[in-house]
Amino acid sequence: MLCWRPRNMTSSTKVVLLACGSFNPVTNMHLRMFEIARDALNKTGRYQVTGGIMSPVSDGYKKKDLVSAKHRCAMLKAALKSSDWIKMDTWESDQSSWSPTAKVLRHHRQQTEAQFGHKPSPSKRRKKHLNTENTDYHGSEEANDLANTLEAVTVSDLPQNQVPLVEVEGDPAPCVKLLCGADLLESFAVPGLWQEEDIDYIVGQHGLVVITRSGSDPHKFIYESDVLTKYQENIYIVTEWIYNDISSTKVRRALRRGDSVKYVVQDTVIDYIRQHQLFGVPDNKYINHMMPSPNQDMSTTEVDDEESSSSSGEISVVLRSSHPSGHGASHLSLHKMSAHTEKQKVTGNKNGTPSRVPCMSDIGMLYNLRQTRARRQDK
Ligand SMILES: Nc1ncnc2c1ncn2[C@@H]1O[C@H](COP(=O)(O)OP(=O)(O)OP(=O)(O)O)[C@@H](O)[C@H]1O
Ligand SMILES: O=C(O)c1ccc[n+]([C@@H]2O[C@H](COP(=O)([O-])O)[C@@H](O)[C@H]2O)c1
Repeated sequence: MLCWRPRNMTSSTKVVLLACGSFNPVTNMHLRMFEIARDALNKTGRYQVTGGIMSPVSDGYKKKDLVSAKHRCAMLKAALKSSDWIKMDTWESDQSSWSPTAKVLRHHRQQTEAQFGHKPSPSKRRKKHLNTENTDYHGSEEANDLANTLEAVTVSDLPQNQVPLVEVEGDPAPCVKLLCGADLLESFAVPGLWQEEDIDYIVGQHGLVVITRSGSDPHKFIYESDVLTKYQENIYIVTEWIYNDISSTKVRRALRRGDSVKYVVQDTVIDYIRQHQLFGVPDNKYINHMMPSPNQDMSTTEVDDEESSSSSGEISVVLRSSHPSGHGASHLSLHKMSAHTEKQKVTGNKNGTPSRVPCMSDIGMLYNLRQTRARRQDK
């Protein structure tokens, strides 16, 4: 299914933007990406962005310093209180193992098509019923079941109460496009990181909206890649002129060093980090001496009672104590003992022996090193 509409067609193509990432923690730039992309696509007059989905990776990603999906999702949920059109979807983070991005895109395409209904033949045209207002619908058991069912049956086979109040014909489902920074696009060239058929599927069947990032040259990158050049009509590059190179790595570093991250991440996220003392925050004088912010609703904050652990090998022991700020009598303090020994995704090879598939950041470093060596040899 090709989503980009040829220039000579008049009505606009509806687009849902999907951003996959660690969001460890979610930064303002992750949220900005959606605003930048929506403006740029809507301005073309050819596309209408109707929704945004943020999909955090599961604990199975095992990237260095990755806090548990439970915390990353809670921070994302808190951050998204400031948006009326971007939603979090936990289908990917709920999986016990890491899911390739192509699989996540395919899942969301099925979900979106299920919401809008598969286009039936004219004789089978009819209305379907489902609560489209339910923003938690994506990823719900009901939605998953429906998506699976839709693979096997036509719309007319479905019970009346399963699907939305949407006119089946003439209202095509929005296309789901991958929204990413230019670094993610460039990681396509990292040997062994992405499956070739996945790149083909992602770019060929869905399309990319790429936000420029410091040090990247996505136009040159596409020119140098045969597969990306083949599908360049499906890649929409948005130049971000309000240059901002926030990254989660820099946020984590700042937190570790006791520096302020205010105005870099949402206040609600800072509140959560403080309450759960994530990212080495027990030592962060700045964050621990902050007054609780006015928007902080302690009664709704999720807290762990005794122990939480993630499949990434991280163990978080939670002890009850008063909040370090001294404000609010009975907050929980979290003393975290991190047992990270791994920086890499681990998968099995054909012999059943575990083999390592490094994460983007690790392999990116290796790749740069190789490139530098190759350049030296060329000289
Ligand atoms: N400042 C930025 N400009 C453009 N894209 C960004 C920016 N920060 C993150 N992204 C994009 O957001 C998506 C999610 O990325 P991810 O969660 O890995 O964020 P990150 O901040 O780069 O994380 P880390 O620093 O931990 O590697 C990716 O597509 C990434 O390219
Ligand atoms: O699908 C793949 O092969 C693939 C390979 C590398 C990275 N990704 C995805 O890219 C996203 C950003 O990764 P990272 O390492 O920068 O946090 C995250 O959602 C990963 O699942 C996906």
